[in-house]
Amino acid sequence: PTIRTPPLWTLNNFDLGSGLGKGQFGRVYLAREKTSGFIVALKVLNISELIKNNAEKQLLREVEIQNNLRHPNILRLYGHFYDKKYVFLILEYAAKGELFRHLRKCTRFTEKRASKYIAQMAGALGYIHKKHVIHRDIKPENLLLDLDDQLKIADFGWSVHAPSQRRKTLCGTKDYLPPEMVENQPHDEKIDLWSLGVLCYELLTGNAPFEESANGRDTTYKRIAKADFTIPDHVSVDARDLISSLLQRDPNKRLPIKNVLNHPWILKHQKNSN
Ligand SMILES: Nc1ncnc(NCCc2cnc(NC(=O)Nc3cccc(C(F)(F)F)c3)s2)c1Br
Repeated sequence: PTIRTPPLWTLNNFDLGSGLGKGQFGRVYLAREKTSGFIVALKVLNISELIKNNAEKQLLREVEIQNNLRHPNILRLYGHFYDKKYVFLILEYAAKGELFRHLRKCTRFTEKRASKYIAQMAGALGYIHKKHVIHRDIKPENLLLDLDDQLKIADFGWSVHAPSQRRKTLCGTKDYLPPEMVENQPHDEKIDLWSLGVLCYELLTGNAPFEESANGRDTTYKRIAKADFTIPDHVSVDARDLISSLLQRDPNKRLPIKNVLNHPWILKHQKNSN
């Protein structure tokens, strides 16, 4: 078989479109590959910034991890290239942008919509955990939506902050940290189960369960460490049960991913449920 050597991309291969968002290290643009007309998102990272934050290894890890992930709910990283000043990530374009903006616009999602996204998240997390990859940064800013409203987990590197409606805390909110990370304990893929619980809570209520309220960050840490949260009355009994079984202090007590996928709250909202 002929070994397909990937093309060496340069910026000249692309027509650049509008800006899609900007991050700590650079901006994201809509782009079209000239010969195929294929639409992508191009993330432009400033090399001197990366070096200043000695993030080169992390970027290599992201590219390596993404190279062997193929899942409908994981945003593809097709390749990367660089010039003197920038590294360019060639990414799958998610036409409906950040889940976070849609959530802010309608305050909170219906249980049916939230359960669809949580089921897609659980499918993607089950897939990456089987490959012993931990995302560690599950939060609405890192979740994108494609044209068919399919959720795409993005950014196995750093978070991208949209220009507007940024969360109160800059660069990576503490809201999603599990107790073992707040207490600097060793952690494994079960941290993503905790974050899935936080995400489920936030999609259904519009706020994170341990939201950094007025009295500052350390109370958030204390509340996370004690798994101290209350669920508003409008949340259904099934959703309440799923959230509580994920937001368990002890990682070994958290509902495993396969049980999330067959949880009553997930099954009852499946469209063509038999
Ligand atoms: N509508 C859209 N459709 C597609 N994409 C969109 N936004 C980009 C989402 C991303 C996917 N992957 C990413 N990866 C990184 O940013 N990595 C990154 C960044 C800085 C430093 C580093 C490191 F060097 F520290 F690792 C690694 S951002 C949008 Br809006």
